[in-house]
Amino acid sequence: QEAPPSLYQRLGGLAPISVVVSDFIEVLLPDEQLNANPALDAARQRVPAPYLKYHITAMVCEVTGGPCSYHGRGMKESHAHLNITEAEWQRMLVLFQEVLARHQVPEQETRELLDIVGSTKADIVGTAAQ
Ligand code: HEM
Repeated sequence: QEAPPSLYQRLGGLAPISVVVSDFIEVLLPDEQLNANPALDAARQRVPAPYLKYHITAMVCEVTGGPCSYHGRGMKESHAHLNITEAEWQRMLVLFQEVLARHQVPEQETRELLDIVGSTKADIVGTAAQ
């Protein structure tokens, strides 16, 4: 009996995943609502977009069952200084879903990706040092 296809396989593998991640970063970094947060505005000017695309592609590839390993920092460590709010998180989700829709990612796969992203929220939102 064959194993059911992984999310990685259903998304079409590394090529389409890397394109979706790239497009997502391209809309995330210049977003005015997010850049009203001075910590985010500073970070996007300091951190190279290709670096973020590389790490996030590797992470998505790994957690969806693909042949990659993520070697970046933890989510808490890499986002705490950004002071990301609930409203900014919601904005990110809107941008993410727009990119998935533009690439015609089906409903089931969209749901699974949103669950994966959602599982990181507690480490990313409201984790700034008091
Ligand atoms: C509102 C939501 C988010 C915003 C605005 C955001 C923004 C950023 C920024 C600006 C950086 C660079 C920080 C620095 O090096 O100073 C970063 C790093 C990173 N983010 Fe996010 N992020 C968000 C959510 C997420 C989510 C949901 C994931 C994955 C599921 C993710 C994965 C990563 C990774 C892998 C890195 C690189 C870690 C490293 O440097 O080793 N981010 N993010």
